[in-house]
Amino acid sequence: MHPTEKPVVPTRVIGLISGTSVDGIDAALVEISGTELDLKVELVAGATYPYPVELRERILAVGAGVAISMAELAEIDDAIAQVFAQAAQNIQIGHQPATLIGSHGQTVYHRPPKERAGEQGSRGREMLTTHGLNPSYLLTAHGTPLGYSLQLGRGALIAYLTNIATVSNFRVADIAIGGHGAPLVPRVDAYLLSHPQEGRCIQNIGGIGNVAYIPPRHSDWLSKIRGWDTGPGNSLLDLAVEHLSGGAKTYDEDGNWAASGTPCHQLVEQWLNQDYFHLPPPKSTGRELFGVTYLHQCLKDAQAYQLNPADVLATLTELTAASIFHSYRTFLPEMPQRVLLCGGGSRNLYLKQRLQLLLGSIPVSTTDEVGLSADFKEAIAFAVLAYWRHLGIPGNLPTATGAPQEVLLGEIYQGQF
Ligand SMILES: Nc1ncnc2c1ncn2[C@@H]1O[C@H](COP(=O)(O)OP(=O)(O)OP(=O)(O)O)[C@@H](O)[C@H]1O
Ligand SMILES: CC(=O)N[C@H]1[C@@H]2OC[C@@H](O2)[C@@H](O)[C@@H]1O[C@H](C)C(=O)O
Repeated sequence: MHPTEKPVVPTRVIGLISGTSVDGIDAALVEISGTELDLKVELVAGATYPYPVELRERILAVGAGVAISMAELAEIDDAIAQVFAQAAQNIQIGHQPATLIGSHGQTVYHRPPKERAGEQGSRGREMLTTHGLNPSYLLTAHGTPLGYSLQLGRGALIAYLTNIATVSNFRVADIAIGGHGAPLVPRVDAYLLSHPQEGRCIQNIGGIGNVAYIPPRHSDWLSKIRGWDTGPGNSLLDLAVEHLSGGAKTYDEDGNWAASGTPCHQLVEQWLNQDYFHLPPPKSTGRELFGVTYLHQCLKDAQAYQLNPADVLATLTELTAASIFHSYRTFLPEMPQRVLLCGGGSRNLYLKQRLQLLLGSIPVSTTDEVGLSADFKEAIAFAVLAYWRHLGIPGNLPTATGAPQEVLLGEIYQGQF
């Protein structure tokens, strides 16, 4: 090391996220060193803390568009911050304490920016018009309507309750300059999972699916990285399982129920005609699109084919697999040499098998196999994003979010009280 170079001090950071499945708070306590190409992350501890049942139900209701008062919103915001702070405290038990928290919070609303006339996002403009506001307030410098994304669980309260500096609200800066504010994980994936010779797709299958395509690490590899939301991950499946089991189950464990049915390929083809799947990236989505209303339409369509419950689940699982495969074939400059899965859907063996079948000779495994926890990768990513914010390093990847430039992501709240 050159005598004037400062040694890079490893930093102990906590990453917190509850995703679109709203199944609980994923917490990762990590030791980070390096910055970008030399970035190293060691997972010291990872755990998922389920939401209190009543809070989960209220979050799902808000996410599904149920109207609530500002007073209730404030209550939910602080209840989420409290359980996130508790998760941060619990994950440190028995370990050296952290000096920084990156908290994604809980998404309750996501409206992508409208890029082109007639495409998704128009709902935002209509909403504003009906509320009597001037839609021009929403326009970017280029005249396109801005997106909007709301994550609850305010960072200031997490910082106060834990006495640890906290970075939160990671999406807003990217959205303010015209980006989608999502997906944000591809930049972290790029530095942790790139390979010198192998082009890789890192496919997260949470409530929503999203991909990061990372070309082999040649000279201009960074500019060739792509990322977008592929569509539904487990969101429709989970809702269908709950509906078809009369509330007895919340997800299809290992995909066993779906595996006992047969996918209806005509229906999958019909569903793949939906606009979102044909929209070119950058693109993002959420439960606003792939939620309860969408599932009801799917169930109605399934009646025409007289599908039994297992067939319905097999067909919805096929939609997730086929939408992932279809988006790679349509939007990637070249197919990857390997697909690495992460998120809860990577535990769905039937889904994994169906995706492997579609991808043929391209091997499908999980990020666990290359040393990065498939269960905690998103939480780890928000620890890294907080660390980058702390160091003044941008966190967005314009080729994934559609923002015109890189920006620092997140608001920092100091933790000395
Ligand atoms: N063993 C399993 N078999 C099948 N599905 C599983 C299994 N374990 C988890 N899942 C699925 O994964 C979902 C949770 O995934 P995850 O925690 O990655 O989602 P999320 O982080 O909420 O979503 P997002 O990435 O969209 O923000 C569950 O709701 C369930 O559908
Ligand atoms: C608005 C929002 O919370 N989006 C999530 C969601 O869950 C998956 C997909 O949709 C992705 O775009 C994003 O999360 C990950 C963490 C991301 O930003 O990379």
